[in-house]
Amino acid sequence: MGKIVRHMWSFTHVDKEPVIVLVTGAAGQIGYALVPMIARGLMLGPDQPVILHMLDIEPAAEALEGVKMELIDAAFPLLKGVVATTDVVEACMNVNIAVMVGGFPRKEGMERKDVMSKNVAIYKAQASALEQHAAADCKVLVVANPANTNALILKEFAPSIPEKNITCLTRLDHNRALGQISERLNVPVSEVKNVIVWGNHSSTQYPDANHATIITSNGDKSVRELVADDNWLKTEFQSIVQQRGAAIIKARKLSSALSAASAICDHMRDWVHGTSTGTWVSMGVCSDGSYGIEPGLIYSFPVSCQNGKWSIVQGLKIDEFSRAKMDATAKELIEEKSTAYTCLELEK
Ligand SMILES: NC(=O)C1=CN([C@@H]2O[C@H](COP(=O)(O)OP(=O)(O)OC[C@H]3O[C@@H](n4cnc5c(N)ncnc54)[C@H](O)[C@@H]3O)[C@@H](O)[C@H]2O)C=CC1
Ligand SMILES: O=C([O-])CC(=O)C(=O)O
Repeated sequence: MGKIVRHMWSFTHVDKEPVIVLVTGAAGQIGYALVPMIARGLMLGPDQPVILHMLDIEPAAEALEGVKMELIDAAFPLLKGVVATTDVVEACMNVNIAVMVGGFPRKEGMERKDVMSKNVAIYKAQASALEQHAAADCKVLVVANPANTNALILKEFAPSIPEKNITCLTRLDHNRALGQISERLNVPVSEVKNVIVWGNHSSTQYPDANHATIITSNGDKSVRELVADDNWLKTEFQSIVQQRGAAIIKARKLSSALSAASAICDHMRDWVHGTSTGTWVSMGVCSDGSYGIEPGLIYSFPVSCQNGKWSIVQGLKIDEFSRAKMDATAKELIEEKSTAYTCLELEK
């Protein structure tokens, strides 16, 4: 089967124009959790109609059709159309937002880079389809692992897509860090802000709470002072966040689909609608050399967003401990880039 039947509904002139959102790997675990969130307005807002383009591969075509049937049955008022297809060109046609989840997930005992050879080849191929068929200002979020390096390959093989429009997901790690601080200080997670996840979405990522604060009625208070245990922040806090994906795979035998889908919505919502004043989030973005990180790498930085654009938060003080961690994760990304190119050469 090349294509699955297209289903599109008409919309009235009083609605906003629908935004077309591509989800690749839509029949998978994350896809199944994500598409209803998008259709409910959790990504783009409660008044923004959407059309979903769902892509998967031939062996998953029947499951994908099942997801489409459920989307129809859920009668989401914002959902103005669904395309379920195994044809990458049809999937990418005119999309405004592309969420790239399709690929092979790592299994228990694997590092994320162990799925490199299979996944970078997919991202090279899909880069061309996006470049040729997506809307000119399409915003791209790569989720599939190794997320930073897949995004880097997509960027390099889709040179006409602006670099600023290609990102990867580290918001899940960011949210995990917020969650750990909330548990430790016994405060609602909504009152914790400005943690940072630097670098790679891998076990070398650097979750940094040095600049994080708790919102109180008497102003913001330093997380580092409230925790009053630098040793915990430098050891257990970091390893829990770094290893959380593996812990969930061990427990569920599947990857963290629910929290990943939620983080994907957070990432896109903040990128499109903006972050609140004085708050930043972590996003994997193309380095411009900020904080001494090699330009061109897709590296997770603290960013604030306004008018549909992200910018790296500048001027944060970096101590010696942080510097070493930030450099170590950058070094891994440089190595991954070189492995990815070797894999692509071997594929030829
Ligand atoms: N960046 C992050 O924070 C996170 C990343 N992940 C990664 O996200 C990816 C998806 O995870 P799950 O949904 O749990 O995996 P899954 O195996 O349940 O779903 C992946 C889907 O991608 C499809 N697929 C494979 N090749 C494809 C291609 N060429 N084009 C389109 N679709 C294709 C598969 O058929 C499958 O339906 C994995 O790479 C996983 O490691 C998972 C959690 C968090
Ligand atoms: O760990 C994995 O392979 C899935 C993932 O990226 C995460 O949960 O952070």
